[in-house]
Amino acid sequence: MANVKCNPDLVRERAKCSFDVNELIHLIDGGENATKEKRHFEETIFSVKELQDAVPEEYLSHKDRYENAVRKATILRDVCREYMKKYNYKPNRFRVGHGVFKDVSPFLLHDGMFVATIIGQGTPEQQAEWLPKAENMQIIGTYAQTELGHGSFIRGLETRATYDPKTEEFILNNATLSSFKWWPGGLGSTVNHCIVVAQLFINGKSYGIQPFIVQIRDLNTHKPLPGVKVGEIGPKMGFQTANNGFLGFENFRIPRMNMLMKNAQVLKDGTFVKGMNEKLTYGTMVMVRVGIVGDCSLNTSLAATIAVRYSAVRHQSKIKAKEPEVQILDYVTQQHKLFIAIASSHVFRNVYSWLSKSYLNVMKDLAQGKQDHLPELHATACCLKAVCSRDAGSVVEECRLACGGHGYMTSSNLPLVYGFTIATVTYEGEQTVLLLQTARYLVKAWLAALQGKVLAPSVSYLSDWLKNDNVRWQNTPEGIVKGFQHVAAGKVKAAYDTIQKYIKLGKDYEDAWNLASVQLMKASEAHSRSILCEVSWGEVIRTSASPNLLQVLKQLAQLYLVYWTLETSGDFLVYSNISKDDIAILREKYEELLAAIRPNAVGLVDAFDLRDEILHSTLGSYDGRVYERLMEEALKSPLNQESVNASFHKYLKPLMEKAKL
Ligand SMILES: CCCCCCCC/C=C\CCCCCCCCC/C=C/C(=O)SCCNC(=O)CCNC(=O)[C@H](O)C(C)(C)COP(=O)(O)OP(=O)(O)OC[C@H]1O[C@@H](n2cnc3c(N)ncnc32)[C@H](O)[C@@H]1OP(=O)(O)O
Ligand SMILES: Cc1cc2nc3c(=O)[nH]c(=O)nc-3n(C[C@H](O)[C@H](O)[C@H](O)COP(=O)(O)OP(=O)(O)OC[C@H]3O[C@@H](n4cnc5c(N)ncnc54)[C@H](O)[C@@H]3O)c2cc1C
Repeated sequence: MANVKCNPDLVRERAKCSFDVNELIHLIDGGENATKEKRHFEETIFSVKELQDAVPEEYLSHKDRYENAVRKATILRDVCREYMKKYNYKPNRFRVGHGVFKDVSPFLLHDGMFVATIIGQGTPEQQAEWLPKAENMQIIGTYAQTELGHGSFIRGLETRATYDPKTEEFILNNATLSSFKWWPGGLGSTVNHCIVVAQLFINGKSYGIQPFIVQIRDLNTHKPLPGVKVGEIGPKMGFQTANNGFLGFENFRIPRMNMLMKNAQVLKDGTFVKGMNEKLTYGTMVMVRVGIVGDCSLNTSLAATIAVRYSAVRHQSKIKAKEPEVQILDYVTQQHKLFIAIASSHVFRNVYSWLSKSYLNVMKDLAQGKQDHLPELHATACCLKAVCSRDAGSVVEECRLACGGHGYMTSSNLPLVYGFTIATVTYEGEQTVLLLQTARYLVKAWLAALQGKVLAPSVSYLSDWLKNDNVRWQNTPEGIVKGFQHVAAGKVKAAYDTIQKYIKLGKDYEDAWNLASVQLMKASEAHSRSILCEVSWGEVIRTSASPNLLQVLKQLAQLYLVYWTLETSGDFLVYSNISKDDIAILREKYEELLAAIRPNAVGLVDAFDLRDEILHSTLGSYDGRVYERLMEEALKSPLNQESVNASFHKYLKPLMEKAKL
């Protein structure tokens, strides 16, 4: 990238960067070698001509766009397979995926959930049967759980799998419209297999939801098998190339061994054997929620790179009347909009790495029959997924708005990035629903704290706060982290007290819960924010980096702490010992941090190391040729391929002629 002829503003910005951009790239990637490998892989992918689109995707019809995505997905699969064989390298498909598809791959659910569910829910024999076929794409699958009538409340799913001991088969049925599967990615026209989550019935008795692996299309003709009704759900806000679909069964039989039986089992005679914990059936969702936190980091870095580079190139208006128009990045309001995006991406990355480790530890424990830390993992993954996805959506939209009119252009890529980022707020557990799951855990933890019990690490601050809620406020990062814990503890207590108040007024627990649920949701958000602050600050101070880089990383981490303290200052005034004077000091600190980060803004987004092919943006490319690219892309419009469009002769001319009469 270094030899590209760049916009002079960007050249100047890069020259004033106070830290070594390569050092930060290596830190993000996990070492210099990892960067080399990543770049070599990306270079390989983006030099494949067939993966490059001659015409921007947006001009294609819905059908052509899908077909083009499948074409590219198959080529990408082949190239990756060869690459992995040759270099023994496991690439991050998500980064290049954005480059190749702009939106998402029709194989997203195959990689993200189908294979993962076979691994997580299948017995060793079942894995031996299906995993090799799924991994080498002999079969292509998705994860079909959500139905027209139920997505959040999965105990309410209606798809039935009724066991027939005579034939040792399950009979799948979707008797109502609301029971039809609706949403699974790739289901529309791509996959031939599904993980179907259905209600198990044996001898008329319900045994809850279980995962089944089901072939739905013929492997040669791709026609739906008899008894299967399947199709695509149509255009959406984003995810256009994900090929989301619907599915229903009519007396469709599958062998007994197609129920994934790592947890619960159905024996030949129809005996149901309970698993260690019925919630382990939800395991794939927990894994993906963890992954989404990492995805939020990537999505935020895409938007931040585009908006910061554009803001360095774009000049508009003046700060001082007699001086030239300034780079819009010099407006402190612009820095306020954008630097939190850079900081959030780092926070999400650090927290993702921390959460992934917890996830892997819990998986190890479960393999040994220990499930003590599962509730904590579930509660933490739920609230972090909810808050990070919501933040990422807001940050991406703020970046888009920060690019003014040009941010509204599809060619900026910000609308597309927003489309797939905001989807993460809903899928894999709608945000409020997940926050309320965490609230269940917090309320239990609060009760345990009141009883003087020892709490799990992520909630131990509740006991600390009970012992001493009167800690003096300190305007230091550690003091702010403590402050976030105080806010969270105060909100958990208030929500808990509200439930108790309603119970005393004669409400039963469920109604009291519902009445207190806004407070419960906010308590859960505050808990999540306190984890984000504590973990990210902790990770930064433990980072080994050169003094210059460490200084910048600390500035970003502090910016995140101060930004969110100021954003939620009302809560701090209510639940911590912060004073108005402390808030004034923090405002000043925030302005200092914006000024300190300003000279490094371009260097910081360069360090996300997102190639132009991944950014896909007229506004965000490395060379900053913004206006040239906007014009080049506009000229690709089919309407610009003819000097006069047929509609002139057909409609406009007759209209004008009629007007003359
Ligand atoms: C540096 C950058 C790096 C970038 C790296 C990028 C890395 C990216 C990596 C991976 C990304 C992965 C992306 C993959 C692509 C994914 C595309 C996804 C497309 C979308 C797919 C989908 O949406 S699939 C469908 C998802 N559906 C849901 O999520 C449904 C949500 N609903 C539920 O989960 C449940 O209904 C709910 C939990 C809300 C309630 O369940 P219920 O059985 O009713 O339980 P409840 O009575 O409320 O509680 C009882 C009890 O059970 C506990 N519990 C609930 N769930 C769990 C669980 N999963 N584990 C453990 N325990 C659980 C709950 O806490 C209760 O406990 P108690 O309070 O009673 O003690
Ligand atoms: C882009 C995209 C891709 C998807 N891909 C897949 C896929 O591959 N496979 C799959 O199975 N599914 C998929 N889904 C479905 C997704 O998992 C669900 O849409 C999601 O879990 C939310 O469920 P819902 O649509 O039923 O929302 P609802 O539950 O109907 O939510 C509507 C409103 O009701 C509120 N609400 C619901 N329950 C409660 C409660 N208990 N307390 C308080 N408020 C509540 C919510 O907060 C929300 O405000 C996808 C969805 C999207 C958008």
